[in-house]
Amino acid sequence: MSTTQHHDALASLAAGADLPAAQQPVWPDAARLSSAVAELASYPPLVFAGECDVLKSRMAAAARGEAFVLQGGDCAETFAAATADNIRDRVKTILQMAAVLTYGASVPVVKVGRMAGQYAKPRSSGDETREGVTLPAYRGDMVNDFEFTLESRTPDPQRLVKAYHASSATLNLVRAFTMGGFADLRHVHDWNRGFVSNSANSRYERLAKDIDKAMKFMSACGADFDAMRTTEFFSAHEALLLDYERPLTRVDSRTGELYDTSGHFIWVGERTRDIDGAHVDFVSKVLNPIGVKLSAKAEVDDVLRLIDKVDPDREPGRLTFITRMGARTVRDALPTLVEKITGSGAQVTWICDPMHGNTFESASGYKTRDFEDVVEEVRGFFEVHQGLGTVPGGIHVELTGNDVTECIGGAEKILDADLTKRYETVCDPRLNHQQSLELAFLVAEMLSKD
Ligand SMILES: O=C[C@H](O)[C@H](O)COP(=O)(O)O
Ligand SMILES: C=C(OP(=O)(O)O)C(=O)O
Ligand SMILES: [Mn+2]
Repeated sequence: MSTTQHHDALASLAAGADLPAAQQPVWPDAARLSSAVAELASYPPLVFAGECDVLKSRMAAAARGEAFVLQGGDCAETFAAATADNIRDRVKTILQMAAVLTYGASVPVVKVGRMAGQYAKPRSSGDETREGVTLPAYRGDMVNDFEFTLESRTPDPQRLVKAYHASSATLNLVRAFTMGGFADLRHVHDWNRGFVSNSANSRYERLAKDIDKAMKFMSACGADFDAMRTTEFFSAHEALLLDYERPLTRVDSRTGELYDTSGHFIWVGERTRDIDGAHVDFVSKVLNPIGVKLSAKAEVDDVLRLIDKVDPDREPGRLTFITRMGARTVRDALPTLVEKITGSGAQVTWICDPMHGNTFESASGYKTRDFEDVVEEVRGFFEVHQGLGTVPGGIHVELTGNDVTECIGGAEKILDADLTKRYETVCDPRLNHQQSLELAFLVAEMLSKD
């Protein structure tokens, strides 16, 4: 790659810096911001461009129905919760879900953590008022602290650097777990057996027995289980804070092309997908696989323009639409969108986020979601795609490996009154370990019928 090529690639990125960017913090100190950005720019990439290309090929397979994508993790990661135990339990939950889904879908499951970079949040309101005191809203640990004091809520640019280090440590451990033997399919299968042995989960016993039989069959056929001790695992987050994403965008030495090396898959949220805004401009210039969230409000024409801008070459695996319409809306709003976009000749991967269209405030005042709604939106998503002959390519879920009480329902029958027991999220309510596995079993049933 020539110096001119390198220079041109970076210049094209800088050209977008003046575009309007929604949902950015107001940093109080420009000099401290510049020094944090320069520090980030000096650090090594977190992921390698070649890995992003591999994930793109996996996303392309999912668009064709030859793979199924599972994206999951916290709504908002926090520095304090980036501990070995938490990371292990989240990875374990995703691996357990993936094993069940692999059986249901009869295709490989592409495992993607909403991890190692999910530190910035868009908010409905720029500030928050408690008992007459108004302070800046919490925007993720990359920006400010959740504690409700002026000092904590004031954006601090050094947090961008901390987010890099927390992401680096998280990704390092995720790579160690998934490549070092923790992900061994035999362990994962044993964990899932433990899950169904709990009497609350007897509803899933049949499917679990079928999986058990399949494992025994594989073993009898001489399957090489030692080859299944490791697994591919990718990282993803919302590319929200451009002061973090831009300095981590690098020129790939192999090709001279730009990649955002903060994560393998990055997405643009429902609140920042303005076609003329800085976020869409940014993702259109990097070669990672890209996601865009779409609510029921998405207009077909806007979405078609988005495709032209982000995926002008109609490259398989490049663009994923993550639809989050709501359990009661998905059957009405999704068909036209999928039909028109498929009719335009675009080849995108469709993923269902059954969380963000189903949030409500409980009577006791907690932001929550009902497990039934989550399942119902996935069911609607499958029905719509089945009706149109298109491919439901995966699910995108806010979850944790911990036994929190943030979403109501599920086999443990979490009630509004239980939310107060272990409500630990700093943003949106997550499925706990048990609810996540239940969802996997239910989606596996839907997939096997599909
Ligand atoms: O995670 C998504 C958004 O950040 C979140 O739903 C916005 O929540 P808010 O309405 O509490 O700001
Ligand atoms: C902010 C999020 O989603 P959306 O953009 O779909 O609201 C999110 O995924 O946490
Ligand atoms: Mn969220």
